Amino acid sequence: MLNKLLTLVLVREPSRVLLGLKKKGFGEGKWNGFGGKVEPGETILEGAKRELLEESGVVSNSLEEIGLLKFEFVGDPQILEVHVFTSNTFEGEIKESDGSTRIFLHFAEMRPQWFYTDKIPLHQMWADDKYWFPMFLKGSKFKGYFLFEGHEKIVKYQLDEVEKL
Ligand SMILES: CSc1nc2ncnc(N)c2[nH]1
Repeated sequence: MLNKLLTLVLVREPSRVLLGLKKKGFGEGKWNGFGGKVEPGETILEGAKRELLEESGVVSNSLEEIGLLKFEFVGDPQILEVHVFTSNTFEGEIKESDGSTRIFLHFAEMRPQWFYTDKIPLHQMWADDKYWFPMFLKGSKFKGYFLFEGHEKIVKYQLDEVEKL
């Protein structure tokens, strides 16, 4: 089954992580990293960088891939293949994206906010994040598969820390 390629960027400093509150669409009301679909003709890395800029206003030239997550939803044959990146440097000013980002034809609508690593709002994030976020925070690489039923229930999952992706 052709997987749908998506990106997820977690910008972090030693004690805090930049997350965005999705104001519309898929994952609305959840805090999340920045990301979205990989467009035809761009690499996954280029897609990650573009989405970060569109959704948060910042540019990172040092994105490192640290995770690979595959999501399946009961009743939906499409598998979401999410490439997770982190960066500890960025340039530019963090800004809220709103309808004006529509010029990129992406309805980003994200409200960025820093969270201290001991105060990550896991209860207001996707249900899978509670499993792999601790691996991210301690600098591990990880590979996972999650089968969702609806948007909140995880039917089964597999998650492993890996040396390399
Ligand atoms: C569809 S399930 C899902 N979990 C997620 N966690 C973090 N960021 C996402 N975009 C996620 N999607």
